[in-house]
Amino acid sequence: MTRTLKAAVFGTGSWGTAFGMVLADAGCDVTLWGRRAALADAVNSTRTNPDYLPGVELPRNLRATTDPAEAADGADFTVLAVPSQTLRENLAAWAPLLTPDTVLVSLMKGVELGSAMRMSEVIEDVTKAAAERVAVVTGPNLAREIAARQPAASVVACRDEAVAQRLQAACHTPYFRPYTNTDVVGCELGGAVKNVIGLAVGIADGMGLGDNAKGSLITRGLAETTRLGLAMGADPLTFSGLAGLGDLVATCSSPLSRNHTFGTNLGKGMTLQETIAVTKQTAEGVKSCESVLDLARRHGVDMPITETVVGIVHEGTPPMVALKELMARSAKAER
Ligand SMILES: NC(=O)C1=CN([C@@H]2O[C@H](COP(=O)(O)OP(=O)(O)OC[C@H]3O[C@@H](n4cnc5c(N)ncnc54)[C@H](O)[C@@H]3O)[C@@H](O)[C@H]2O)C=CC1
Ligand SMILES: O=C(CO)COP(=O)(O)O
Repeated sequence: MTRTLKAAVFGTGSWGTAFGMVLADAGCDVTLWGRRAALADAVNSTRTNPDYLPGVELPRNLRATTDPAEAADGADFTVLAVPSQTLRENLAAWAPLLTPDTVLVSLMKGVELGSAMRMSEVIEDVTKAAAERVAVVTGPNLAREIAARQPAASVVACRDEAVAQRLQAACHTPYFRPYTNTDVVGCELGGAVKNVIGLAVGIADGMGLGDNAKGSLITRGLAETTRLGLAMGADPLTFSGLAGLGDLVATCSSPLSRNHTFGTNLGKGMTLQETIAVTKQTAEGVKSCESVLDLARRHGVDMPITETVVGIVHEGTPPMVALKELMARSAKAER
């Protein structure tokens, strides 16, 4: 008889909890770690996460704790689902507690400010784990839809295909269909940059621009993501897959996307501070637009949409001025 696999999920926000449900539904014993005792108690006593997934009944084989050692104990998979810019500091505290040989799994879609590292690189840097033991889950996976067990495909990326296959088996359910990929760089870039393009499309929606603008931003956004990916050694085909186009379409079409909604509020004329005040959850693109632009400059890649988003979000450029500048760029061939 095969042993029941154990998973630790660090982060009791919407995606940490929803992916914990997926793992539990697939048969794993899951322990969520969260900072707040009140939320961990609510998960254990009411079998719901009232703060992040109200109304969703959690599986019986999922529990929560505020003790990172208890969560980490014996975990076959250690899943990381905290905001990207907090990962390094949190993981440094958790690293001594981790089970040797556990597979470290990033759910995060961001790039670290300052170092411009992808999340798997931060994980390797902090834990000294080999890249073959670090995996990424990404794709069109809006947490609320997954928590409602609505169907979605996903990507499980790891340099070691066998490790990706183990994780794939551990999270495959009737409603969640993961595909493996060994292009970790491309998969992570797809996830991080789509948040920036999601902001751009949200801004356009908020300004009242039409579907032609949306289609143009999605397509040219994918073009600049692919350019960056090529410069960083990614497989260009990854960007036409779930981690690229798939996630971009879901994010840019859905009111459930925090990045899209954040952009819409900016496009409607809210200030950055007002928009931050009404945003209760992590919109990674707001910070990662700067680290993505940093990566682009380090690699000598032109990313005009990302640059425009940085201008609007961080430099106070009015959206209408930014739009005129983007449209007035020199004419060129599509490729
Ligand atoms: N929500 C979604 O639909 C999806 C989210 N993601 C990614 O997953 C990651 C996590 O996002 P969500 O769970 O949606 O965010 P969230 O905002 O719902 O939850 C974030 C969690 O991190 C905790 N947290 C905040 N600051 C912290 C700190 N300094 N130290 C420790 N914990 C802290 C919060 O208390 C909360 O439990 C992000 O990188 C996001 O891009 C990826 C796919 C889908
Ligand atoms: O990554 C996501 C869907 O795949 C969620 O997008 P937001 O972080 O914009 O909500």
